[in-house]
Amino acid sequence: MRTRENRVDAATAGTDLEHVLLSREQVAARIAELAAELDRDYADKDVLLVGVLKGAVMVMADLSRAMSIPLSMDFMAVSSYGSGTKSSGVVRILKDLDTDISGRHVLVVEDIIDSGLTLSWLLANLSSRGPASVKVCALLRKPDAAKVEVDVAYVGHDIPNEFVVGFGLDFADKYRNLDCVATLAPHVYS
Ligand SMILES: O=P(O)(O)OC[C@H]1O[C@H](OP(=O)(O)OP(=O)(O)O)[C@H](O)[C@@H]1O
Ligand code: HPA
Ligand SMILES: [Mg+2]
Repeated sequence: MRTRENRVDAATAGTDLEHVLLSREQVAARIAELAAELDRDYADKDVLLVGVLKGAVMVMADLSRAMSIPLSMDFMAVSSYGSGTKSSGVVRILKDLDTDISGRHVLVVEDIIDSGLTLSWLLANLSSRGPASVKVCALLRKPDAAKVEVDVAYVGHDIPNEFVVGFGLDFADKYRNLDCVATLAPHVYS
């Protein structure tokens, strides 16, 4: 049987992780704090959470369930990393919103802000659609990796400039289902 204690090992088939930066408990605790803050800030607003697929799927699921105000959800799928560990800088929309966001209060939910290129492009794109407001909530941010400055109202954790996986974050589309945030052992890249 898979227990809490062995879950990381089970999900990674043993030795793929190098270092766990954030445990499942640390992530859950911070998401609960962010949800409480968002509940207060959006108490009198009809908020639309926009999850950026695929990476934001876990944050979106946990954050939205930790919030208690009425809210709506929609998703966009964009990609700039492909199968590598560096942003290509070219953002492609793979799936657009179903919702007309003009006049809406939009909260973009992201797993990570790394170079900032994806978010900077996305904010320009969403702002051109005439929303009442657009803010961002990201679980992780790498301050030392920023190539463009983006205004992020809600940040879970600032982390070092290392490639990380888990909690929605992938390497070559794997490891998204890890319940912690971790770096990968060098042999995984070779
Ligand atoms: O700040 P940046 O350097 O732009 O990196 C952050 C973006 O990169 C990742 O998405 P990716 O393009 O890998 O797609 P995915 O969410 O499907 O993994 C991540 O989910 C963010 O959206
Ligand atoms: O550190 C990262 N890991 C996985 N995907 C990412 N996309 C941007 N940065 C990262
Ligand atoms: Mg990715």
